[in-house]
Amino acid sequence: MRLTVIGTGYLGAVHAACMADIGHEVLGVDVDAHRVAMLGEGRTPFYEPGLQETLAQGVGSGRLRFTTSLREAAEFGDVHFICVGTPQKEGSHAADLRYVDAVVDELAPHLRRPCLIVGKSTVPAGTTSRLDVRLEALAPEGADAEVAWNPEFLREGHAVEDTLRPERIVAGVSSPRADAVLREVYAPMLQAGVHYISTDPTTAELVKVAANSFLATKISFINAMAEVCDAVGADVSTLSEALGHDPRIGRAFLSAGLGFGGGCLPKDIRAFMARAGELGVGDSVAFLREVDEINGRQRHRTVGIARNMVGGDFAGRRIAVLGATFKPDSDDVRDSPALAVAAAVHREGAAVRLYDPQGIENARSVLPQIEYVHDVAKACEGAELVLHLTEWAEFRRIDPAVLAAAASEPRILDARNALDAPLWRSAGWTVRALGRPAPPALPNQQATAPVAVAYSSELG
Ligand SMILES: NC(=O)c1ccc[n+]([C@@H]2O[C@H](COP(=O)([O-])OP(=O)(O)OC[C@H]3O[C@@H](n4cnc5c(N)ncnc54)[C@H](O)[C@@H]3O)[C@@H](O)[C@H]2O)c1
Ligand SMILES: O=c1ccn([C@@H]2O[C@H](COP(=O)(O)OP(=O)(O)O[C@H]3O[C@H](CO)[C@@H](O)[C@H](O)[C@H]3O)[C@@H](O)[C@H]2O)c(=O)[nH]1
Repeated sequence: MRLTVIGTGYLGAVHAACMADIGHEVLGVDVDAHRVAMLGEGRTPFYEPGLQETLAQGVGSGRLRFTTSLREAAEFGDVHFICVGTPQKEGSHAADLRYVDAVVDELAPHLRRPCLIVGKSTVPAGTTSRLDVRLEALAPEGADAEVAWNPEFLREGHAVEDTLRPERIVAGVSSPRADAVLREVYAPMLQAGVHYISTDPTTAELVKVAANSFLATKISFINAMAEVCDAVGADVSTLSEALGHDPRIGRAFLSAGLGFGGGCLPKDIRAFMARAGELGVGDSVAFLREVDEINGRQRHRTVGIARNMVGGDFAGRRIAVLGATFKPDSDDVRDSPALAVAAAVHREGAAVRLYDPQGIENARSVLPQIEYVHDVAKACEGAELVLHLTEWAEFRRIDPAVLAAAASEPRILDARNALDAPLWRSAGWTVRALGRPAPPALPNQQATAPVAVAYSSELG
């Protein structure tokens, strides 16, 4: 089939490359000419494991091309996937749909033959119906176009695998024809036994925001438990493990720590609250406000514990930060909890040196005030405290004995509960984590008491 993928960011570039991989002819479209040029040469504009190979293969095969022209896209495609951003509106929590609307407005007048426009971006419930009206008004007669919604569930860092082998495909369609087209697009996945759920577009839109709301809720639940663990001296990691063995609960998304960030969960739960408010059911999802607040509080708790570890004041302290991205295996720093903490520590007067395996370039563009270095040892040289803020595998492989020699004080706060604390302690490190009791202080050591920190949106 001839597909276009409009918007070639973290979602669209992967979707385009994977659709070519399963045999479709694909035209990727973006307003960013630099990005289009890079992709056209088979080079990825961001870090995503496996994407480089898949993209290069697609481009090399001739099945995958890129353009900036929506007119060319309209002439080429049987199916047009919308993958543009739906960020949080400035000054409000609602989703900003201007990019989605612009795609329909620009594409529609050029449509000359039957086609299906399929939204993949995350949008508020009701968007498809609204776009259908827009399309009807703008498309020339004979275009015979309609809109469907097919939300995407890929995770950054696993995006290629998630796209090629999804757990489910949700097709929000208004006609048997649209359903047949989507079944044809995803035929290889359906043959492999992937669940295909065909429903109306509004339900499909809602599945996506409900899924992200549930995931965010799980994370904030376990982080709330971590706060309780800190207060009572219990261990949240053991708690997660024990809860997770109950199949009704499950272990996934119960890793306590610095909380969720990125270009999806934070904005999606806020947009959902805003949309529910418009629909008159704001109270039904009011719990998401608490989910958001618990999440923001973990950034403050981390800063508070870190401050406590250096004696109550960051001024003039040398702090090493490991991790800038919102999660490992991605270079994405959108709403990154790690960067929010690094920025706060710097604001309080510390000299911050940060290392991240893939995120330095993006981090520097949003937080140029701190120092960036290209390896762990350099970041920790002379540090009085190390903050482990993103759980890259590389950090788990660190030899704490070697690093102890570089640091001026072997003290580490593992805000992702991902390091082997006994190993680090045996190498002479003082280790703190969120929701895990510190071992009893030796007579000459100052204990790091749990800190109560008021929530404000400053770190959000
Ligand atoms: N990032 C993810 O892992 C992921 C997963 C599932 C769903 N989503 C959803 O997918 C959507 C896109 O997210 P993203 O992370 O890829 O965003 P992104 O910012 O990385 O990419 C958006 C791209 O769209 C392009 N664009 C904007 N207006 C355009 C237009 N009129 N025509 C063509 N291109 C245009 C931008 O230049 C950019 O390259 C969002 O709704 C997001 O919530 C993202
Ligand atoms: O137990 C956990 C799991 C995750 N996180 C954090 O949660 C955030 C989001 O992680 P993840 O969901 O893995 O990353 P995303 O790539 O943002 O993926 C989410 O958002 C996408 C965009 O909507 C969806 O497609 C995915 O299904 C959904 O998982 C990150 O900051 C993680 O560090 C935790 O703190 N604890």
